[in-house]
Amino acid sequence: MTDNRQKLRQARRWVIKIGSALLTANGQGLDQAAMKSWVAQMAALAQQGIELVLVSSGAVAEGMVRMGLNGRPESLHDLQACAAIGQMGLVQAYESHFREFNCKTAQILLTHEDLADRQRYLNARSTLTTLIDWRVIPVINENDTVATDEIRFGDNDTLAALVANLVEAEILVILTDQEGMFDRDPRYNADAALLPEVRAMDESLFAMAGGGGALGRGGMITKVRAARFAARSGCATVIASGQSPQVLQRLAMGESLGTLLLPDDDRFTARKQWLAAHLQTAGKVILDAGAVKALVEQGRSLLPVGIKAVEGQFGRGEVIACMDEQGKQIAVGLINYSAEEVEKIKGQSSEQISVLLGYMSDEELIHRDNIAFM
Ligand SMILES: Nc1ncnc2c1ncn2[C@@H]1O[C@H](COP(=O)(O)OP(=O)(O)O)[C@@H](O)[C@H]1O
Ligand SMILES: N[C@@H](CCC(=O)OP(=O)(O)O)C(=O)O
Repeated sequence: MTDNRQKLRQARRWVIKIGSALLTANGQGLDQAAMKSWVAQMAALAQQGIELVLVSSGAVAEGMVRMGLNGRPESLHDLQACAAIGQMGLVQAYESHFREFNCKTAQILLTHEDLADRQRYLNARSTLTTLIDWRVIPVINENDTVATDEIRFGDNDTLAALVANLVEAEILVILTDQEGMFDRDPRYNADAALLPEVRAMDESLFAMAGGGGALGRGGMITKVRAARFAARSGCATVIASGQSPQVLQRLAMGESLGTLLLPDDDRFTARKQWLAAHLQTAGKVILDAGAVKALVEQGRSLLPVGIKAVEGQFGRGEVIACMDEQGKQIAVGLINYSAEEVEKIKGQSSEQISVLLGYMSDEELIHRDNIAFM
């Protein structure tokens, strides 16, 4: 076992993506036996304390079967209608399979726009982290009904990577119909060789990655792109075959299955770099000495009680500067409340947030995961 595979054994938060090509048994409708096997494996992982988020395709393919269509519809509206029909079968199948293992599930439909908008990004993140904390397994797909041509992910590989960033997963597992990524498309090259471990940021991967099959959409190109996205938050990606017996269990044991695409930076460095890149902050909060100490020395979240003053206009989800009372900038962070709201709750305990604002979205102003020090 390589050191990097060994590291996967310690990964606590996983995003697992299952593609259409795999789920729908060559266009014959949902492959219930295969779904049951993945669900059994996921239930066992959850039992071991691994936090899971599932991104599953298959809505369009299942909708096509339900409507008796032989080929993927051309028109956007027909595709959207098929997705709406098929999504019912998809979540129903997951719900009933997971229920057999006493696992609760939740359906989340997302668009690219949802994650590009900071407010909605934070809302999606809060919902997902709440579900994870409650040990409920979110089952995510693209919200095909409202997604139009330009804003469609078009493939769920990208969506899965964005979700991995959103929940700060340590590993993204992309299950597909091949053993992993090969140096050429194995569908057309019998002597293609499997790549066991690569750097996600290696540009030469694009030349080796081809497009997808009839049911799947993106092929290997979107999987490489997804691994690069995931790497931005320090998340490693594994591309493996969903048909390999006990694939998830074996990956969790550190077995060298499929292709491991490694990030260049670990998750904390990546997150810090992302936040630190936001040199243009939307405003400032001035912290008292106790809050500075809690953040810097104890790695805590920033609470309203530690705020002395607010400067500038900012909205929920913007990056702001955290200053000490001497005017020195100590950190930047993604704030959960607007400047107006912080003005009302500054110096108060978190219990007062709902009293003063009439609602409470988060008990901390800036979560410790969203703080980068200077
Ligand atoms: N270098 C490569 N290695 C492995 N598979 C590749 C490669 N290039 C292209 N592919 C194709 O990608 C397909 C998987 O992607 P896709 O059809 O989109 O499935 P999914 O629905 O799982 O996303 C494989 O069946 C394979 O033919
Ligand atoms: N969201 C849609 C399409 C997603 C899609 O085709 O993705 P994939 O098969 O993973 O490349 C669906 O559920 O059918």
